[in-house]
Amino acid sequence: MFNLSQTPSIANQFIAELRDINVQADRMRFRRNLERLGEILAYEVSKTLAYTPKSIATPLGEAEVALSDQKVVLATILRAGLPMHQGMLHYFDHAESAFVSAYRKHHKDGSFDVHVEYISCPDLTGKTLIIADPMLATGASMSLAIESLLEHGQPAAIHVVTAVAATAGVEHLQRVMPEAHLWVGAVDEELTAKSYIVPGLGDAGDLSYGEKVQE
Ligand SMILES: O=P(O)(O)OC[C@H]1O[C@H](OP(=O)(O)OP(=O)(O)O)[C@H](O)[C@@H]1O
Ligand SMILES: O=c1cc[nH]c(=O)[nH]1
Ligand SMILES: [Mg+2]
Repeated sequence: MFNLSQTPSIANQFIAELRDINVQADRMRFRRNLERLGEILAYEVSKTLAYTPKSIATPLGEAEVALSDQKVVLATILRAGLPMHQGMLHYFDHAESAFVSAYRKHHKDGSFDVHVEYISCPDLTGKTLIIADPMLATGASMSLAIESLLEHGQPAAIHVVTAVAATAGVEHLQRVMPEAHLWVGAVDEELTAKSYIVPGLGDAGDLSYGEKVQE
């Protein structure tokens, strides 16, 4: 697992602002900070792709540059995943995109099930699949989303990118999807009884787009 916070960098500022109760209510800044983490983690994941030397014609000669031909599919989970997905698209600008709706359906007793009702996905065969979602709490949404995506072909590699992961979510994903590479902004130890990450940052979907009416 790659943990961005293990090496202090400007990314810590973005993660701090996402978490900070006095800053996170600024919805545009919250989405932009998720986008920025998407950009940074896209760059980190890009180091794992295969590169071959290519000759580039400049006005004054030929420059040799190592470039990647690897086909990338950027997937995300609606709705909180959209800003990180956009950040990743800023770097993988030729990538195809896949969208999955995995959401928590809450019951009156406080429990919830995760439902996948919508998926839009290109053929994944032989491609690099990078799936972004800011929160990996129990890991149920991510593992269900990946299961649904894998019905569209076997990718060459799977990368899971998240801003804040709970230890429980990391362990769940490593157990059910050991082939997936995990890239996180930070790891927190605890989950509440309602499976929110502690200290975490709250509800990433609501902070990005506003509170939704519980169905
Ligand atoms: O690891 P888990 O326990 O499954 O929780 C993580 C999920 O919860 C959030 O989405 P949410 O269900 O709140 O939907 P939203 O994007 O519409 O807010 C988050 O974006 C993940 O998809
Ligand atoms: O802490 C959490 C857990 C799940 N989803 C969120 O948005 N936040
Ligand atoms: Mg939410």
